[in-house]
Amino acid sequence: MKLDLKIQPLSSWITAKAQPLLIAGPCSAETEDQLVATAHLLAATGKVTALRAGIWKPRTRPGEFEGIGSIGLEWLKRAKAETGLPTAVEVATAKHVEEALKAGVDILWVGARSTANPFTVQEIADALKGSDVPVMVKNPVNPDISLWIGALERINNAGITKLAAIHRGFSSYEKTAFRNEPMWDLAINLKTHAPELPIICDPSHISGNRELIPYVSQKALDMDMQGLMIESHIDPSVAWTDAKQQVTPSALSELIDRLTLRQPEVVNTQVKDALAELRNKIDKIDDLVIQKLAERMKIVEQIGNYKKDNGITILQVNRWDEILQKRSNYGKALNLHADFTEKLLELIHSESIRKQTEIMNAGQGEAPVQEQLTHS
Ligand SMILES: C=C(O[C@@H]1C=C(C(=O)O)C=C[C@H]1O)C(=O)O
Repeated sequence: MKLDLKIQPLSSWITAKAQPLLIAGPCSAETEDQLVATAHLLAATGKVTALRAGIWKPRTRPGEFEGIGSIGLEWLKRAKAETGLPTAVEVATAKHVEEALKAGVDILWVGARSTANPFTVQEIADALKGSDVPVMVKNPVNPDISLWIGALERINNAGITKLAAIHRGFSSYEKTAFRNEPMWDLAINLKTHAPELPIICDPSHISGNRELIPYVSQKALDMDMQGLMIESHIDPSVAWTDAKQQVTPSALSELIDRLTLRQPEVVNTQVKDALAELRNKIDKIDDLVIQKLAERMKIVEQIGNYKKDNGITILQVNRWDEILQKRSNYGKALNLHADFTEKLLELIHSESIRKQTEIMNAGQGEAPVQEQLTHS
């Protein structure tokens, strides 16, 4: 399903100073000196397109630094006047929007916690009506693409056409190497729903620590994202918020230098032909895979009918376990990643269960929509 968003191309409202497009600045504006000094160092790299700074900070627990507030808008104005960098801030209420617009902030972004709440997004959207300020919408904290899309639609419906999404990763209960799980599939999914929508990656919030930022940044570029938002502080060791994930402006500059930029379009005809030939092979293999899956499902149907006639349960755990073990080992021997083979088999098995449930319980009522459409 393609989304019906009315969007102006990124290049019509933001001019990248260099490639990749880079929005950088401290997690929080702390003092006027800290913000302005950081802005000067960032501008001097020649790589930064816009200056970001949080001035209203949604903190998970009370008692933490909640942002410097409206006074920060004055500091941003000064930073912009002295460096020429356009400015970007997070807004979470109608009042934030009004104040930021009045102060001439160039780009607003909606944070992950706000995106998760349609009331908040609608309040922000209503406050934006009549303005044509660019707005970037971070993904919600939970991995729910509909919430992300819904927020983008609400802002777009308010008349904002200078629109982009920010991929900042998703909260996870499990402790992993990332502060927020990237779940790249969700960003790719958004791209397929709205190919014209620019997506900026926020490696700082995905990583949660400086060390991972280069890896995440490179991966984001290879996922054809249109830019990066990276937190940068003049002295991260004394940062009031997110100290571990901020980098100095000079470290940021080096990090950007080490990234490899690749093009989404293939221009070289020789390369184009070689790719076309390989893709042709893939097309044939995919057709075979689908044919074989359909054949397998026909056999599953026969098994389902036998089971129905003979009063045998659908799930046969020993057989399933045997399949899982044998195929995983076979896959490993053929250089397939074990996780991949397992996930694929699970998907096939759950479809097989669904099919047999349909056969066994014909005439006993329809399965709920969730069971028909999803494979848990
Ligand atoms: C098809 C069967 O039913 C289920 C589905 C399986 C499959 O699709 O391979 C395997 C075991 C059962 O849980 C079967 O019993 O063989």
